[in-house]
Amino acid sequence: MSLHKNYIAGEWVGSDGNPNINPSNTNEVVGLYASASVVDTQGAIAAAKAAFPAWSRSGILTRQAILKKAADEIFARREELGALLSREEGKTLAEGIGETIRASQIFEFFAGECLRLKGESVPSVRPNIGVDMTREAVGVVGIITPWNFPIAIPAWKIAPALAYGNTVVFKPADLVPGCSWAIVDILVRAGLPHGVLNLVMGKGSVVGQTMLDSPDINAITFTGSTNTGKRVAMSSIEHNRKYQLEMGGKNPFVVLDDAELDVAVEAAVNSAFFSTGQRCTASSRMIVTEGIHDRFVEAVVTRLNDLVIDDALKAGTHIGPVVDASQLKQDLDYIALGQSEGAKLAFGGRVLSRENPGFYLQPALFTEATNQMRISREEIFGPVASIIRVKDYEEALQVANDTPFGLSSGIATTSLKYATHFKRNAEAGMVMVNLPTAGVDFHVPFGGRKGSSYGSREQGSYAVEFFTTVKTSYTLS
Ligand SMILES: NC(=O)C1=CN([C@@H]2O[C@H](COP(=O)(O)OP(=O)(O)OC[C@H]3O[C@@H](n4cnc5c(N)ncnc54)[C@H](OP(=O)(O)O)[C@@H]3O)[C@@H](O)[C@H]2O)C=CC1
Ligand SMILES: O=C(O)CCC(=O)C(=O)O
Repeated sequence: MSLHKNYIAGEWVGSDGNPNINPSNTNEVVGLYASASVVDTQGAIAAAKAAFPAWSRSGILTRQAILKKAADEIFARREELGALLSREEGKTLAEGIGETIRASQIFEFFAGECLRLKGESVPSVRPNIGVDMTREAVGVVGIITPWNFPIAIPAWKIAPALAYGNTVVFKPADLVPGCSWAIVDILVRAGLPHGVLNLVMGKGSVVGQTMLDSPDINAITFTGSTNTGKRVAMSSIEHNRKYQLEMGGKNPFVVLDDAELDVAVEAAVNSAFFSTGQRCTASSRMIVTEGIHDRFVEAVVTRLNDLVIDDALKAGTHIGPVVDASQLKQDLDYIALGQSEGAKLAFGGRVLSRENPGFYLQPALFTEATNQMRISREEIFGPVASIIRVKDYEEALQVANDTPFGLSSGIATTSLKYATHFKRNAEAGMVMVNLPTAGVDFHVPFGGRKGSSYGSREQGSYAVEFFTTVKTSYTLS
């Protein structure tokens, strides 16, 4: 099996590889991927620093053409890359291909953004002086990504970083390096100059930590757990650099008495269980008013009974395996905790056997949960959700907002009055009406509030805020 190497200063480097294991079939090695050392990582940072002056002054058509070429290749190879994604992460093939198409759209969008970068010109308050506000690249951007969106999250960080003229040191999640390696290979062949994009696969404690400790990284964009996010924040304050954090969620999905039952059930089941519940935008808290509660529980259980949990690549699979053994243990620990806290396990929660050995978990649904239980307060990051019964809309809104997180928030209702009120008063960065809490567009801002996110928004034209710095210049005429 060939070794997928790191890419540092324009060279593919590395001698030993770690196996990337398929969670649908743990006997299958998806590929061998090199691990960068501290010295490799420092070399990548130095290469990005050296490449910055030329790249930040490169023509916008050069950058646009490279990003467009990458977008086209990702799209052309969507089935192959989608299958790689499903093999390494465990989401279904349809989800893997969908995410790959999304990555291609993101590169295409930011190819266009290269040509849309704007400044402003205003008169000074003093006579005969003009004032210009322009945006410049920040410098070397460190990109640290999680395992749950192996191609979309790297895409939505790498594409804007390069579009606005930054150079990049990119560390993907150790668990899923395959799609990251593929997009770096595509970008390199699309014509990126040496040192502009450096790939350092390997452990967070080694590669990631070396990035955090470096004074030569000017900005870090991170998605992952709250604990690692805090480390990114502390080290960034120490080095006076820009940082952007996308961490967990405990996203509520409110169902009101007047909701259309089918719409509510479909959105709730998608929010909680699709992509095996491994989305920071997943909803694991369904907050349901009492007039519809029993019908809703019954309909959700019926829908869960119909879902096929199996190999991610198999036709007909709705939900693939959990990503690895440690995430499976975390999910099972929370299922046991929910029972000990007094919630009722209304469906699922069993480990399943399939044709090949894998981390298969039946979706778990709790009823009779309260918002004070740990299963209602902590991010589980698996196919585990609970239903909290409430009296009316006012109580539902109060419970929805009673959480340390604030990423996404959803409501199922046919009432314009409640939908409008919820959109205004949900304490979240994203609000969905009659739609799942997860599954977002690629051309609009993504991010949250409270403990979920820090810094300016990712994605869409709002990404310019993080990946550029503003210069104000005064000229005597
Ligand atoms: N909001 C989201 O989208 C996500 C949230 N999570 C949450 O986080 C939990 C744990 O997931 P996990 O993948 O371990 O999340 P982590 O925060 O550990 O990992 C995210 C990224 O940070 C890296 N990292 C780890 N330690 C350091 C460090 N000291 N310095 C710099 N970078 C580091 C990881 O590397 P490595 O891969 O080598 O560990 C990975 O690339 C999940 O159960 C879930 O609750 C997880 C994934 C996504
Ligand atoms: O909901 C989505 O499509 C994106 C979710 C996401 O980025 C995440 O879970 O990390």
